Amino acid sequence: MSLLPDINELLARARSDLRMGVPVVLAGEDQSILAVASETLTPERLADLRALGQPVIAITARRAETLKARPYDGDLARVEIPADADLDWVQAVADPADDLITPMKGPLVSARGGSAALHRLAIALAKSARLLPAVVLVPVEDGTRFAAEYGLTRIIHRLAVPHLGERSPMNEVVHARLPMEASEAGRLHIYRPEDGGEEHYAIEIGRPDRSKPVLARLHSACFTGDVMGSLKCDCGPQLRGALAQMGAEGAGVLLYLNQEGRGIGLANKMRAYSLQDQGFDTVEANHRLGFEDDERDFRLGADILRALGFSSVRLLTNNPKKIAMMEKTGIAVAERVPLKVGETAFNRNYLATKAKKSGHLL
Ligand SMILES: Nc1nc2c(ncn2[C@@H]2O[C@H](COP(=O)(O)OP(=O)(O)OP(=O)(O)O)[C@@H](O)[C@H]2O)c(=O)[nH]1
Ligand SMILES: [Zn+2]
Repeated sequence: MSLLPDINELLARARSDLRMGVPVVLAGEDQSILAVASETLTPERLADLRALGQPVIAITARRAETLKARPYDGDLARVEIPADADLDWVQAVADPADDLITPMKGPLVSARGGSAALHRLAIALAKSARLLPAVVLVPVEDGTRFAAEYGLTRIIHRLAVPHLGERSPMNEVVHARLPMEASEAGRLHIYRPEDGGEEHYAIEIGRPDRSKPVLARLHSACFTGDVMGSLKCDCGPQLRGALAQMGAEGAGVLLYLNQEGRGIGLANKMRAYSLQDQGFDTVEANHRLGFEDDERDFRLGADILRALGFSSVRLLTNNPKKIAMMEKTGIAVAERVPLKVGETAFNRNYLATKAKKSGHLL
């Protein structure tokens, strides 16, 4: 029956629910769990979750490390929420903003034994909803009935898992001519994924020959740098530098990938900036928030290049991971073209950290 939402559509709905603070039912083989993102939890909903049983807060091993909670499940910890803990306690576990001012009173107790598969699914959903990766969960007796009774989205773990690490197919919605400062022969293509995720853009300059390596840039969205002229990173000058070089050569393709903040979203990136003001570097800040250094999937750039008819690039980058990923996904990198522009007094440490910890080439 095509009118029923399929698993990808249900996952998109679950992401929206989590962003609004609406509970989602996660169904495993032999148990169901109700999940609410910590960031959007309200005191009323916390009280109602408590009425159902003993809630836990699932956090990533990265966040657990800062909080000295035991990650018995490897990549995550299920931290028990004490009976007298209020919403502020839950949010202090999720959000490192006040770690230094009011360190968590521990020790935090992690659950062990049993399966953490549904907790892992909940964290993956929170990350893909660009929320803090911390979710409050409580088991429910009959998940199917519960979801139907309260009108909640129900996600079957077995159906969801194959879709989580995968990129959704992406389709071109439209393209149109876009004369730009860098080149009057610009053309903007809009790509829309089938899973309700963010759209990505390709800016084609001139009419690049599909049989030769094209001058290409995979640019990750940076609202602060690209639009506001932030001095904390080099994104704005890199964006304009790449377009200018393509304009000068008369041909190129720039992918503008909506992976703000290396894939954690703008709100989380601003949380990271706030931690950077407390003295942590760009990598440490991501870890304290519970994220990996880089949560992007560059394979989607390769997908778009292929859809545009390219199979080989001269890649404008200083990031060896982008090159490795291109080659792995079947786009040949004929040449790396360095892109060193825009160093300022404010971003010198940021660039040095990327070179030291993330392997960026100088
Ligand atoms: N989480 C986080 N993201 C940041 C920070 N500063 C910039 N970003 C994001 O980082 C992304 C740009 O990454 P870069 O490292 O400049 O570029 P790259 O793709 O890794 O490498 P190049 O191709 O060499 O530029 C954008 O999505 C920015 O929003 C930060 O301090 N924390
Ligand atoms: Zn930036």
